Amino acid sequence: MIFIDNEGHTNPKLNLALEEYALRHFDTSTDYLLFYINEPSIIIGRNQNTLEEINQEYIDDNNIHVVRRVSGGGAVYHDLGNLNFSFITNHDGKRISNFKKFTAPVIRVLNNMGVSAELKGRNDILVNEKKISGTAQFSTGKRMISHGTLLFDTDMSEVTKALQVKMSKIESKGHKSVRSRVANISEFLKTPISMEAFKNQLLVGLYEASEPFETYKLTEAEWQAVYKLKADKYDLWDWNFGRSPKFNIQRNKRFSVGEIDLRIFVEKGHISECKVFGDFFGRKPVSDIESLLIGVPYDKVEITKALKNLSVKEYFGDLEKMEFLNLIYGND
Ligand SMILES: Nc1ncnc2c1ncn2[C@@H]1O[C@H](COP(=O)(O)OC(=O)CCCC[C@@H]2CCSS2)[C@@H](O)[C@H]1O
Repeated sequence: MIFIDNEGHTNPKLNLALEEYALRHFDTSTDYLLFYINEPSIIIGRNQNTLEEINQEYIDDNNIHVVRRVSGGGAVYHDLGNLNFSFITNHDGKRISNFKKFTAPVIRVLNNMGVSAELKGRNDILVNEKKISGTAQFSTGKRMISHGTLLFDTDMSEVTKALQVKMSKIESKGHKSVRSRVANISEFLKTPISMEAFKNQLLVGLYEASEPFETYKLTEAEWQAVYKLKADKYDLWDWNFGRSPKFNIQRNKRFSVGEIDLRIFVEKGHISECKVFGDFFGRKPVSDIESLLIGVPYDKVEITKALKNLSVKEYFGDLEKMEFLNLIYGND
C-alpha cells in the first residue's frame, strides 16, 4: 500500500478531485491510502438533493463549501478537526461492499490508542454510542474507493447549524442523511494530542502489518490534471447542486395582500414547472412570472437575476419584491 501525499491541501474541491484522479489513473497493481483534511465544508452524497441537506443561509454567511462526492450516502460536515482516510484498491467484486475490511484496521488503531471504537450498522464507527466516523464507497471498473471521516476535534455546534435545513415542504427521491449523535475522538483520549500527532499515529498504525512504507508525490503534470478535474467538475454548480434528483417545493405564506401558494418543480437543478396560486387581486396574469422562471437554475442569485425587471406590485399589489423572492427561495 502506497501513501499519497496531498501536500497539505485543505480545499475540499481539490481533495475530492485528487481522490477521484487517483482512483481513475493511478497504477492498478497496487493499493493506495490517502489522508485529507478540509476547511469548513459540507460533503454531499452522490444521490442527494443538496438543498434538502444544507442550511443555505448559514452556509452563505459563513463561507462553507458545498461539494458533492462520487460515493453514495449522506451529507457530512468537515472542518480542520476532521480527518478523512481513503483506501483506493481493486474492486473486491461484491455488489454490496465490505466496509468491515476497511474500517477494521482503523478501529484497531483507535483501540490501540485506548479509544473503544466499534463498527455499528453497516458503516458507522461509534464510541459510547456516539458516531465518530461515517464511511462510504464508490467503484468504477476495476477500482474502488472506501473512505471515511474521523471526527477528531471538529466544532460540533457547526455540524448541526450547517446541516440544519429550514426549507418548508420539499419532496424528492434523493437519499436522505441519517442524523446521529456525534462525538470527537479527542474527548476519549487519556492524554491530549494534536491533529498532526493523531494523523501520524493512525498512519503508522495502519502500516504496522509489516508492509514497507512508501509515499507517492504527484508529478507536476498529474497535479495539473487534478486541477483540471476540479475546474471541470468539483468547482461547478451543475455538479454540486444541479445534479440533484428532481424535487418539488410547495410554499405558501399569508401577506397583507392575501395568501400566495407556490409550487416549483426542479429537474437537473433547473425550474421545469412553476405555478403561482393566490387570492390576491392581481392586475397582470401571474403566468408572466411563471414563464420568467422556467428554465432558470433553482439558485438565489439566478432567480433574482431572472426577475430583475419584474415589478411585483403590478401582479400582487402592495407586496415587496424581497418578500416574493424569499418565498420562492425558501427563506422564512
Ligand atoms: N464529519 C462527520 N463524521 C461523522 N459523522 C458526521 C460528520 N458530520 C456529520 N455527521 C453526522 O452523520 C450524519 C450523516 O450520516 P449518513 O450516514 O447519512 O452519511 C455519512 O455518514 C456519509 C459519510 C461519508 C464519508 C466521506 C468520506 C470522505 S468525504 S465524505 C449527519 O447528519 C451527522 O449527524
